[in-house]
Amino acid sequence: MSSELPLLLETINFAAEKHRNQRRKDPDATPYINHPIGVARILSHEGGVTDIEVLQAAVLHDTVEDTDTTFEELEAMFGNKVAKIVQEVTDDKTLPKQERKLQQVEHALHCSHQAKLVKLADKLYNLRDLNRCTPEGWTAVRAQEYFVWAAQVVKRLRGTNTALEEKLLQLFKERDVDM
Ligand SMILES: Nc1nc2c(ncn2[C@@H]2O[C@H](COP(=O)(O)OP(=O)(O)O)[C@@H](OP(=O)(O)OP(=O)(O)O)[C@H]2O)c(=O)[nH]1
Ligand SMILES: [Mn+2]
Repeated sequence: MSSELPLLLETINFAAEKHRNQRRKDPDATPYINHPIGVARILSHEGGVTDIEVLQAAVLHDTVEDTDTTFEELEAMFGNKVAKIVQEVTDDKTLPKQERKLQQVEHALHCSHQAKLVKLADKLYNLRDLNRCTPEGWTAVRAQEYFVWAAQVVKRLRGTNTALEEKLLQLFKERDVDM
């Protein structure tokens, strides 16, 4: 574990620099890096995950999708395994939004166990964030639709991590969303 700590800090620092100018969509415009750090923290603290590659991939999971970061760069910095997990959880932003959302539902089933863990924690963080406050420009209907879509993704991630899945199920129940 001791050798993993500097590596994790290196990873967090890399993501912080990449997301430097990005903000969340909440009214306070929270620094974006709060999200990937929170996703890794959910995995560790609530999911009991100790796999360093999964925790690193969680920290890096939105760098390619939302910044100028490339997979080649991640591979060179953090190795093939971490880069591959990030690749699995990265949406193709050239696709129209509807198709992108549909692809996530379809791809969820075929992801690696490591990628499934990151996906579960990403959804858990975002759904809690939606309960905390509505993003700028979002209606209550849009927030509810996000819950409905997320449930379709999470349904296909079942059998990955009991603790995280139970917490997600509870959030869906509170919104009367079937999973
Ligand atoms: N709930 C919430 N989400 C915010 C906020 N700020 C940024 N986001 C991000 O917005 C995405 C969800 O918004 P959408 O409109 O559905 O997706 P889009 O940005 O990709 O078009 C999530 O992306 P993602 O992490 O890549 O996950 P995913 O939803 O694509 O799986 C989430 O992290 C915020 O204040 N609250
Ligand atoms: Mn995310």
